[in-house]
Amino acid sequence: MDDVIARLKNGFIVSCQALENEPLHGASIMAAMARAAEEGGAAGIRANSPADISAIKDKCSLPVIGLYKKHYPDSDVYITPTIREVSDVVSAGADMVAIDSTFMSRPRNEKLEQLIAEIRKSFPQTLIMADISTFEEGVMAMELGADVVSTTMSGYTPHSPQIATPDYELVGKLAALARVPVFAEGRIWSLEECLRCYQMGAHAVVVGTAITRPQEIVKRFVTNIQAKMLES
Ligand SMILES: CC(=O)N[C@H](C=O)[C@@H](O)[C@H](O)[C@H](O)COP(=O)(O)O
Repeated sequence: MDDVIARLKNGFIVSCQALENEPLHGASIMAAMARAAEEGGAAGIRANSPADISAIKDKCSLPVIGLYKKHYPDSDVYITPTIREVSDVVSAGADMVAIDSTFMSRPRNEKLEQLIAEIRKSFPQTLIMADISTFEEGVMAMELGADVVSTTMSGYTPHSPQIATPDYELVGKLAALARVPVFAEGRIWSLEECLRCYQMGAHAVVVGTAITRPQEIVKRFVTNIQAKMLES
């Protein structure tokens, strides 16, 4: 298990995700994305849904951080919210499972502590990545025994800073605790931003949209071009 975390040290992880409403949705397309990431030297892949995870594991030899986005009517938590989705992610072959570890209330009011205990009992070989949005959530996840924490949810909970840039401060504060490896994730678009995350102490950096969501990449070009045109 620790081998995977060691392999990811100073690594660059590519998140290959396309939901049903996105143009690149489909397991074979995400597997091709993962292959491309591997060819480019990525250290790991982050992927959503059992279908995508298993297609990626077939075509790519990198460690996979798996998650399963699911919405329940009684909760805003959607990243691998219950043991059912964890089980599907593990069965699909993920090396690590990413779970929402924010203070938002969970389906059936379950506590994060219970979910982590259940994962440890049922899937002792699976690493746990805690997707958090604040320093306090990161500390709680560390105390509950998560193997790594990732800043994934910063900016996506009502109680976290709503900023347009990566949350460098959060990466730095959590990494300074030197308790578990901290992954920087969310709104990282450039090499400079990526390098700054490592400087802040990130064990690894995860980039998704800037590489694998072409519609968002195109939108960024077009919006900036139009803004420049208006100026001149
Ligand atoms: C908040 C949330 O649901 N984040 C998701 C988590 O898996 C993904 O949609 C992101 O693409 C991923 O975190 C990578 O971030 P970015 O795409 O900004 O590089």
